[in-house]
Amino acid sequence: MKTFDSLFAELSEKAATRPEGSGTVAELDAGVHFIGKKLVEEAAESWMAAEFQSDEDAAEELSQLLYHVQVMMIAKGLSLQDVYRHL
Ligand SMILES: N=c1c2ncn([C@@H]3O[C@H](COP(=O)(O)OP(=O)(O)OP(=O)(O)O)[C@@H](O)[C@H]3O)c2ncn1[C@@H]1O[C@H](COP(=O)(O)O)[C@@H](O)[C@H]1O
Repeated sequence: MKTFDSLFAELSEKAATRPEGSGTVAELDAGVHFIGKKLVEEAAESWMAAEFQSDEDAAEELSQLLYHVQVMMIAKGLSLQDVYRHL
């Protein structure tokens, strides 16, 4: 099973090697404004799922939110440590 850290390593590798067909590469190329909209979209879907859907639905939406958080971090050149030091 993936963890937050292992997914970040995977996405960082994709950003560096830019494999064909990677959604992460496409999203990075679309830029911070696009990624920001995905973040807000997934945050809203997470809220709605938590309030009105099943726990499994909420977990899935939250996982997608975490993914887009990571894509934004990579787009901005932020490391895990850059974010963790604020926790
Ligand atoms: N965990 C995720 C992940 N979560 C969400 N997403 C993306 O976020 C979108 C959100 O899903 P929704 O169901 O909300 O879809 P949607 O809003 O209807 O979809 P779109 O119209 O926006 O595509 C998905 O379509 C994916 O593009 C993810 N894309 C990739 N990953 C992981 O990232 C890894 C690298 O992915 P690639 O870069 O594509 O190889 C994969 O192995 C996965 O583990």
